[in-house]
Amino acid sequence: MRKLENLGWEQFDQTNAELVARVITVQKNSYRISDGTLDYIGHLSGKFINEVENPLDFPAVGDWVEVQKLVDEQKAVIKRILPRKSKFVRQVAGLRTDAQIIAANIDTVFIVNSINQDLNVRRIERYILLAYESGAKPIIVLTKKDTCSLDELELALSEVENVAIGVPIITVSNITGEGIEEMWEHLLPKKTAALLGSSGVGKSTLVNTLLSKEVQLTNDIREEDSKGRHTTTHREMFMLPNGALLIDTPGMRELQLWDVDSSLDATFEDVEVLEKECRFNDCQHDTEPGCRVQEAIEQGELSLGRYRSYLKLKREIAFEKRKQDKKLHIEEKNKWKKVKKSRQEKYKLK
Ligand SMILES: Nc1nc2c(ncn2[C@@H]2O[C@H](COP(=O)(O)OP(=O)(O)OP(=O)(O)O)[C@@H](O)[C@H]2O)c(=O)[nH]1
Ligand SMILES: [Zn+2]
Repeated sequence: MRKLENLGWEQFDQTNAELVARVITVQKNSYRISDGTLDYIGHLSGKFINEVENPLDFPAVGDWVEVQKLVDEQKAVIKRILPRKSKFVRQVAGLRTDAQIIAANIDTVFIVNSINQDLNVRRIERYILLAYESGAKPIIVLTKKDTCSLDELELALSEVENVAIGVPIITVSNITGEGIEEMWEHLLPKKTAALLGSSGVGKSTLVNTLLSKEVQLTNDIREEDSKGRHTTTHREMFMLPNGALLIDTPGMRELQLWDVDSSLDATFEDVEVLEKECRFNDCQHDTEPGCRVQEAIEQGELSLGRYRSYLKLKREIAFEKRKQDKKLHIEEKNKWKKVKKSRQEKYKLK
């Protein structure tokens, strides 16, 4: 069982550890899973497929699953997902409100952004919000330090500090190696971290930088399929030389919010405090004279951009909630329609 523990396993469930594995890559209809000794191609059991409807209840990278192993074939049947300690969920763009799970059982979320014209503090705010909601600890990583001047770096840092209250910020360069040591402080053996951020910010390069010390140690998670062939699918979960687990995620073009109501306060603690300090109970914090929020904006304590972003996110969350309620309502209605129909059919048969 030592090996399973190397993947971060802590006995939190009655499940026999012999039957437990961790999801390291998600492909279309199959999963690559590991028990710390061997890799397996995992498929969902028929029962699983029949019973599970919610996309959030399907395995994600980092999930612990109960399996039936076919050791000789290096295949496994996934029977169920063990309870998740944390999960990072985003909403899938489109007409339907559907959530997608990016990674599960993560201890630390690295929110990766590059220091250049793409740096977007509004986006960082969203990531922090989602990180708090996920149950993992957020850390901000600003990459490509080598491409900017000292002034640019300082400007970027001060902008990010304004929105990332209480969140550690690390600036790194994959080229000079600057800042990488600081990342190691947050990468602990048997703990799981995930890299999140837009495409092109340097997530995969960071994985390579962190792996490069002793790449052979990552062989634990093997690059061959069941027949020993080399596979080209890219890994999502890596074991770093010090035994930390790191999940790389595909770049997200947009980040819509999903059920993050309770985390808004944590992310915008400064704004919440000002709103509470406002002496008017029913203040819209808009144009009322003597409003504390307006005062803070005028005096430069709170930036107008941040306050607008807060209001916008609040509206967006409320909108998503209504959309969800509507969806639930329609689903409920359809369910009853079905029940009614089947009753009618029964009646007709008699
Ligand atoms: N100058 C500089 N370039 C970097 C740094 N880190 C990454 N890059 C470059 O940025 C580009 C994108 O890096 P990736 O690691 O592929 O970005 P990613 O975040 O994994 O992107 P997706 O896989 O699309 O989500 C590559 O050309 C890297 O060489 C850095 O610290 N400095
Ligand atoms: Zn006010």
